[in-house]
Amino acid sequence: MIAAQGLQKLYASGQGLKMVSFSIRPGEFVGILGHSGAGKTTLMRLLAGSIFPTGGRLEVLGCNLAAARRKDLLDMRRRIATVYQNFNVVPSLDVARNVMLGQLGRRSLLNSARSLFWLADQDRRTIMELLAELGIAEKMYSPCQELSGGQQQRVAIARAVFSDAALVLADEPIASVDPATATLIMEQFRTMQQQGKTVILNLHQVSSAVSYCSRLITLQQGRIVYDGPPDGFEATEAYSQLIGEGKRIGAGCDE
Ligand SMILES: Nc1ncnc2c1ncn2[C@@H]1O[C@H](COP(=O)(O)OP(=O)(O)OP(=O)(O)O)[C@@H](O)[C@H]1O
Repeated sequence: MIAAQGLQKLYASGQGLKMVSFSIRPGEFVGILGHSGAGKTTLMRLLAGSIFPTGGRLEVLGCNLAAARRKDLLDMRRRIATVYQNFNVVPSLDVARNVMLGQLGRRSLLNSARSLFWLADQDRRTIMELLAELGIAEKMYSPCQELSGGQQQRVAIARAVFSDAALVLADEPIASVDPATATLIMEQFRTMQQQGKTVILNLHQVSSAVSYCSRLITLQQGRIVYDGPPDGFEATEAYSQLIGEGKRIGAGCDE
């Protein structure tokens, strides 16, 4: 599913991601942890194919990013659902249509265009159920611009669930929501994993990562300092450093 070998993404500042190697199998639920500036977003953007390595090798869904043709990249991106901190919803479209966008590019062009105007009964039912699970069913036909940040984040999650993507990437998906909403969202990621999707989240909330993820990768100054199961993570040096630094700089750890 994903293989990184000596993967490097260095910015002009010399910061970024430095020689990381790992592989991720289909169906894993991975939490990427690390202090602010550790390289988490850089790694997520590399995995999404929105930036390219400056060294090493990265293969995502069978696509070698260093040598990919445009068509291969587009195919790869079509199989990935992304959830970003800024929600990436279309403000003027209603919630149902924003969720439908998750299927854009996965259906024929005609079908995609038609479904943005007219929701088929099956799609309508599925979207309604999803929104109900996320506690925003009553917003189904409201334009996204009328939703709060937390509600927009739930729309972005619903779109990822609805997308049928093989790989789900989320950059701090629970950074700006209340604890109850965070639980709803993390439960949805768990459901996605149970459906066979590979889920990779960049998180500041260490306890959520430990509770939900099947594997944790911790970055420090662009390098991996822990890669393993959540069991036992709290006894490691990587954990102590994460929590200690989190408290000192208030980086949003929830411990
Ligand atoms: N476009 C860029 N140009 C130059 N340096 C960058 C760029 N993007 C990130 N960096 C630097 O690379 C390092 C890693 O940044 P990155 O955004 O990946 O960290 P992060 O772990 O996601 O941080 P945060 O938790 O604060 O979002 C940081 O030192 C950052 O300043």
